[in-house]
Amino acid sequence: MFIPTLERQCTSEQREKFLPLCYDYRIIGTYAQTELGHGTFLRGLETTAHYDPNTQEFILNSPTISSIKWWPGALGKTSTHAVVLAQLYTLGKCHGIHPFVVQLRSLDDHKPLRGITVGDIGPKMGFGPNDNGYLKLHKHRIPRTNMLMKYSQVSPDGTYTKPPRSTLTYGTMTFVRVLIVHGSAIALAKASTIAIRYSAVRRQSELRPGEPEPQILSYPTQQHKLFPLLATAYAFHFVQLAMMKIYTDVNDQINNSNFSRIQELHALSSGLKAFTSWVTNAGLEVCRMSCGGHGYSQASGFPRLYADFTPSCTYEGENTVLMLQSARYLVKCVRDARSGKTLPGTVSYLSEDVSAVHSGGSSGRDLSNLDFLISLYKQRASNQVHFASDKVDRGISAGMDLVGALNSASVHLVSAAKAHSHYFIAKTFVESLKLLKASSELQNVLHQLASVYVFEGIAQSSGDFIEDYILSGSEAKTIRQLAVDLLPLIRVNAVSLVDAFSFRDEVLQSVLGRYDGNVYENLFKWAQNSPLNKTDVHPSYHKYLGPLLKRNQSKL
Ligand SMILES: CCCCCCCC/C=C\CCCCCCCCCCCC(=O)SCCNC(=O)CCNC(=O)[C@H](O)C(C)(C)COP(=O)(O)OP(=O)(O)OC[C@H]1O[C@@H](n2cnc3c(N)ncnc32)[C@H](O)[C@@H]1OP(=O)(O)O
Ligand SMILES: Cc1cc2nc3c(=O)[nH]c(=O)nc-3n(C[C@H](O)[C@H](O)[C@H](O)COP(=O)(O)OP(=O)(O)OC[C@H]3O[C@@H](n4cnc5c(N)ncnc54)[C@H](O)[C@@H]3O)c2cc1C
Repeated sequence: MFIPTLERQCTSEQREKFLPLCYDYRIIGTYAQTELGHGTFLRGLETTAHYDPNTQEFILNSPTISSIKWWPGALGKTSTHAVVLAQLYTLGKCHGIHPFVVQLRSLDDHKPLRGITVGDIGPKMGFGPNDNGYLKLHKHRIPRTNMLMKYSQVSPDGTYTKPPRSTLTYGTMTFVRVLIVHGSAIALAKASTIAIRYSAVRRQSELRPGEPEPQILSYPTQQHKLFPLLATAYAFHFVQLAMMKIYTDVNDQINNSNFSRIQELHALSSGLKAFTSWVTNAGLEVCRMSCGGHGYSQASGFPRLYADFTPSCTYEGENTVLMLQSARYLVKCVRDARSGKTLPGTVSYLSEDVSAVHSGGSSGRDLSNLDFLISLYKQRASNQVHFASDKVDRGISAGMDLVGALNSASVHLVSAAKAHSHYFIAKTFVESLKLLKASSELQNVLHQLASVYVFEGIAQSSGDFIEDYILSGSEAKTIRQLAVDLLPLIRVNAVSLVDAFSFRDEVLQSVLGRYDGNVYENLFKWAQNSPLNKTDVHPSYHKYLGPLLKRNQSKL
């Protein structure tokens, strides 16, 4: 995050000064924003940067215990520099959060500089090799030119020039949220690869006396666990491509001082980051548990995959908070639509009158038609957004201010943002396949995946569709059965569909997911290499177990 921030927030002179040092690994940096007391509420960050016009320097300080920077990756022992987000003060006035480049350690002996107290925050659930750290600043001085001044400036005499948009400072977070959508796709693809390959190798139970034990991948329940997740990994692959395209387009506009889509990008990236990481996080556990006992072994790769992925739901914007950010924008769009404004592409459906399109229960509707079902996802999203928006309006009519009304409706707002994200993902998956240049055989297989994703998505949220009369109960049951009917068809290509992700064994890091399927021999080999097996009799025997056993044997 250090380099993307410099690339986005530096003036051209600052780029020339800092970026070559980064690209040549002459300096290593981190993004120091979160503090002990604040991670979400950025306007509440307490680190200060006071401008001293006499020396043309900023004095950075951690005024309270809660202001100590806490969590930044590689801050503890590795980074020589940091982008520090601090409250800017100049000429006696506070101008809010701004980014500053701060050198933390000497480039000669790597020791912390004067005024810098830095270290590792201690062991975590995962990311063991990453020295997430703390940083306490004590009246540490940096040159005026170390404030990243692309969007806002402080002149030598201390005069402040404000940015065209205060939220441009948040640009790196948006970029990383877009990356996390990609990270979700990759993590779920890895977990699906491990679980499906292992399920093709593992044989268990005797369905009928004398019959060979079947591959567990042949059990409908195993298929029902894994194939919707496999389809989700493909869905997330296509949605991260679409998200990155939108990000790149909007970022190009921002670089040309066109900020018209910055809110739409923030809302979409927030919703997709939260939705994909939540679904992936839960999916990793389903994949692990589908592998039985061996799934719980470090040899499976699942413990590390889960421990390293699960913070994706927290960092770069805690998921609930980001869903609320997305919903806040959707409510704003409903109002804009009601006042006749044209809505941007990803939310234009909110100005359509979808309620008249479908009414649940009418017979003869083709429930296997994906285009039709995507229109139901659209109706569900529109209904949820309008319902939540109406809640906000009623709160305001009851005398609440906007913040109070938004907070009071926040449970429904999160549901609305989830439905909006789900619609975007399902629609993108189906539309991406239409544009794909592929053989009819491949199109058929991918259509099966898109179908099971769409069907299962409705089945798992059928309450939403039934409550709003989008589907009747019997139609929801039919769609649930359509998903189950597809499972044996997907079974035929399941291993090929995970092989298509092309994870090398060295990357997958899983004995269960080995490409050659040679699991048992390699599990035994892996176990024999376990540190506890360096000696037949562990040294602890002589200290504890031996004396205990001997003492008790003498009593026999
Ligand atoms: C380089 C090539 C790579 C190749 C690809 C590699 C493949 C990828 C595979 C794997 C990658 C895995 C992922 C990468 C690794 C990830 C490591 C990350 C480590 C973690 C780093 C961090 O955690 S950094 C710290 C993150 N912290 C946060 O996110 C803080 C969250 N909080 C906030 O953003 C804000 O506090 C808030 C938005 C929640 C609240 O802000 P505020 O209090 O001001 O409230 P408002 O709601 O009133 O907001 C005011 C106004 O601002 C708008 N806004 C807010 N944020 C943004 C934004 N980001 N952009 C635009 N606009 C924003 C908001 O909508 C409001 O607007 P209104 O018009 O007033 O409504
Ligand atoms: C592995 C890891 C790496 C990290 N790397 C970095 C890094 O490199 N740089 C950096 O600056 N930070 C980093 N962070 C910090 C991370 O960005 C924050 O932890 C994250 O933004 C969440 O903020 P928080 O911890 O204050 O959670 P909180 O905001 O305190 O969340 C706690 C609970 O409060 C709820 N909540 C908070 N606000 C609201 C609200 N307005 N409405 C409703 N509910 C709310 C949340 O939903 C959540 O359930 C990292 C964190 C982790 C775990």
